Amino acid sequence: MENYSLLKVIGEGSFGRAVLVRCKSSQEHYVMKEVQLPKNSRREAILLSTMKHPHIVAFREAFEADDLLCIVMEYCSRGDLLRRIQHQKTPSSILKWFAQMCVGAKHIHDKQVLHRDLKSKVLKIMGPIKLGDFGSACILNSASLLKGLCSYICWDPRMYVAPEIWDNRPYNNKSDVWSLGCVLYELCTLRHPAPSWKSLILKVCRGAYPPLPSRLPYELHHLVKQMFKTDPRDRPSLHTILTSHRALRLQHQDVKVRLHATLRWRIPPEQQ
Ligand SMILES: Nc1ncnc2c1ncn2[C@@H]1O[C@H](COP(=O)(O)OP(=O)(O)OP(=O)(O)O)[C@@H](O)[C@H]1O
Repeated sequence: MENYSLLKVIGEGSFGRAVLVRCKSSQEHYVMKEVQLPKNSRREAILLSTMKHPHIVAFREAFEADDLLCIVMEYCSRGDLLRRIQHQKTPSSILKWFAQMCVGAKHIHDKQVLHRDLKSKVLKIMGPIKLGDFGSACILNSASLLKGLCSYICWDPRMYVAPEIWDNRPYNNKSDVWSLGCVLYELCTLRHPAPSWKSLILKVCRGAYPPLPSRLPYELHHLVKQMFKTDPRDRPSLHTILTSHRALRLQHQDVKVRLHATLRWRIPPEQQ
């Protein structure tokens, strides 16, 4: 704690507050999330520390002080997608942002982790989109069957939860795909697909949602339709989404090239 100067509280979450801090030695800004112990486990810090990716908020360190778990992470100075979603985007910028969030989420799925709380608020902006807030994430263990809202910790009023969870059926990485479908829908229409709980459960979760504006390209209509498949087995994985659409494929390749360049830069030449 003594390595950082506390600058201001930038928000309060259900598990504690988020504070903007400055590192005394480097003078760089970070966000320190203070999580009440033992209310929340150390899972968020552990999972975040294993994720190193250009589209995931970077972990710096975690430590315990005064019954609090302090998680220090990259400061995403441009806020979150929820705030930026107010303004209409062009189809190409929608696809660009969407590809970035899919690339970040695919990285965590490749590590057998489910985010379980994907929504426009956890998508931070730092130039590129970065996935944050791993407080509800869990490891997808093939031996265990994840099922129902009780084990699905997230309970978000903006309703990004997939139909299989409402129906108390087993869920997996495809439930994160549904949530990202909701974010894509919001980017396209500037509103959530369901105006109320009733319409979410009786309509959207049964495959009926207000159509996207006809001026948007077929690609976006098709993506939303696929991601809102009510049976998770019919819903594409993030790998399929990123490889079967040209615009998304290009973004995916671009991230891989940048990631490779960063790694090459970090690894001493004699070890490359
Ligand atoms: N790395 C970050 N960079 C910039 N702002 C952040 C960062 N992490 C969190 N914030 C902001 O701090 C506030 C609190 O975030 P936090 O993750 O603690 O809770 P929350 O997402 O608001 O709520 P909950 O965890 O209950 O869903 C939010 O406004 C969030 O956008």
